[in-house]
Amino acid sequence: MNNNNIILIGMPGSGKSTLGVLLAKYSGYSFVDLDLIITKKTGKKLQKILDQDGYDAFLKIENQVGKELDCEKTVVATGGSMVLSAEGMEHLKKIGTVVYINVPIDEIIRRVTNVATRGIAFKDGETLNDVFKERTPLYEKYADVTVDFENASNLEETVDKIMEKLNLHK
Ligand SMILES: Nc1ncnc2c1ncn2[C@@H]1O[C@H](COP(=O)(O)OP(=O)(O)OP(=O)(O)O)[C@@H](O)[C@H]1O
Ligand SMILES: O=C(O)C1=C[C@@H](O)[C@@H](O)[C@H](O)C1
Ligand SMILES: [Mg+2]
Repeated sequence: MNNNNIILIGMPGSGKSTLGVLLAKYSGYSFVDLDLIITKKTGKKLQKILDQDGYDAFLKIENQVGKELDCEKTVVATGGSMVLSAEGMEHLKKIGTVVYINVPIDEIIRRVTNVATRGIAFKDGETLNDVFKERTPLYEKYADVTVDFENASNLEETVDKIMEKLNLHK
């Protein structure tokens, strides 16, 4: 049932939203950011959902948004915690090619300067390092394609690398 979608997964700060919109632009695809669907659906910022309703409630909403997504020829930027929802990921894998944007944790830490307000689904006391260790096996499990990035790089060159890997240069 692959609807010719590109599903971007990866750590917070790996570039799913930033690269995703450029990837859509250069490949003629549409673009959707699941975080924006969550905020629209709830009327709340991501961090507010986590603060007010809690971790489990956030993941439940994210799972539902992932399960309900209906699109084609679209680049989908998921939230960093999407891989924690098996049902949502099962559906996303059915409707598209899952691309893991693999960025080293030290680069993630350098980029993510708004840890407390970004809406990262931390369990009590967790750090970005803990999240990286917990999720990396899940990113690898769900990935159809993995694109490795060593550190900060030119956005266009990064998008070009993803397009090469997905054979989108036509
Ligand atoms: N290839 C790159 N090189 C350098 N900086 C980058 C690159 N990709 C993204 N960034 C920067 O990293 C930060 C996070 O990017 P972005 O918001 O796209 O991450 P994300 O994967 O969508 O995170 P989240 O899961 O939290 O939504 C932004 O400041 C962005 O400009
Ligand atoms: O990695 C995470 O747990 C998340 C990061 C946020 O930016 C959002 O993508 C979402 O709230 C979850
Ligand atoms: Mg994002």
